[in-house]
Amino acid sequence: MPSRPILEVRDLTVEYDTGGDRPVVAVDAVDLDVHAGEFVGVVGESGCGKSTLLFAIAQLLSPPAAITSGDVRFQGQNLVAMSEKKLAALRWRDFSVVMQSAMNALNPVTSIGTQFRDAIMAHDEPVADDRPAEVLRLVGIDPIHLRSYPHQLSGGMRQRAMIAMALLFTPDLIIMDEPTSALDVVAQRSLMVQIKELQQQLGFAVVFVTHDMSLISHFSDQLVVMYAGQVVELGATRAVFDHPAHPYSKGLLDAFPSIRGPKVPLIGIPGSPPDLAHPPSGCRFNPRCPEVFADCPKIEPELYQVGAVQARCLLHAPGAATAAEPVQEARS
Ligand SMILES: Nc1ncnc2c1ncn2[C@@H]1O[C@H](COP(=O)(O)OP(=O)(O)OP(=O)(O)O)[C@@H](O)[C@H]1O
Repeated sequence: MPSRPILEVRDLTVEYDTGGDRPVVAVDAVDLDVHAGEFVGVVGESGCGKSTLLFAIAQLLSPPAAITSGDVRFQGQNLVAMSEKKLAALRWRDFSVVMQSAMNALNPVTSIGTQFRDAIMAHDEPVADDRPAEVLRLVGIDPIHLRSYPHQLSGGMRQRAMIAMALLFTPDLIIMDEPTSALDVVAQRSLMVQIKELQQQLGFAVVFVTHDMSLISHFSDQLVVMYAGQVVELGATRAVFDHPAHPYSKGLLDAFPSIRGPKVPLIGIPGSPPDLAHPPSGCRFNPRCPEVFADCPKIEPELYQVGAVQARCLLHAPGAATAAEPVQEARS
């Protein structure tokens, strides 16, 4: 029997109250499971709610954003209902967060070593004196840089230093929001390879947000495709890449060059993601969908099981040509 996921996100909804007639619903009833040691990629265009989802999982949202419904269960404990004190004890020790820009996350006027020490001091957990040096070595940085200030390191080294900090307590889960996006392509790949090697060596799970499909294809086990605040496709990365079931996933895949495959013209997705205070009725992708049909603007699709993946598309609803049952019914 498969083990219980270490992270269970259920029906999670996050709204930004911007003072308009309706709130921006950036994450809308999202369900997500992450198992121990699993690498889960979350992809989608800019503005689809990926970062908001990660911040909500880590309980790092601040006004005007708020979780309006749902649970985030980490190792069986509901983080949404947890006090800030308890959360602070879990962060870094049991799960850590690595954000887009290490320059913003690291304190510019404190050495790397002092920042590592501060993170250790904030927890009761005993940590060996040489742990900061050890984690820096793990990410390929000479421990001499414990004395360096963030501006003395290259962009790639700063991101590595952040990952080293995230590893101080050997957490079970690391949440990463585009940690490689500020780097050049070569540094990006080398950091990704290193993250994957560390993950395999130390066994932590990763939730990794990116808009780069070609980057994630080589590294993630499971893929979550988000569109307009919703999960629109979900499944093993290979299965989604080989047989994308949602027209949006197909569009994302067609918009990125294959590194090794034959040269084919790149096709973008016309238009842009909707205003999440006023999303389109029915399927949210219908105004941009090349496969749109009469029901799409009228009926909100559920997630349907389509072979090995799940997709929120009426093409796969019961009675459609490629009929499938809604996932909720299939589970019961
Ligand atoms: N502080 C804010 N106030 C109001 N709306 C916000 C705020 N931050 C984000 N949003 C809205 O929430 C939605 C989701 O944004 P989010 O940053 O989570 O998307 P994303 O997929 O991570 O995009 P990116 O790849 O650009 O980071 C967007 O429509 C965005 O306009």
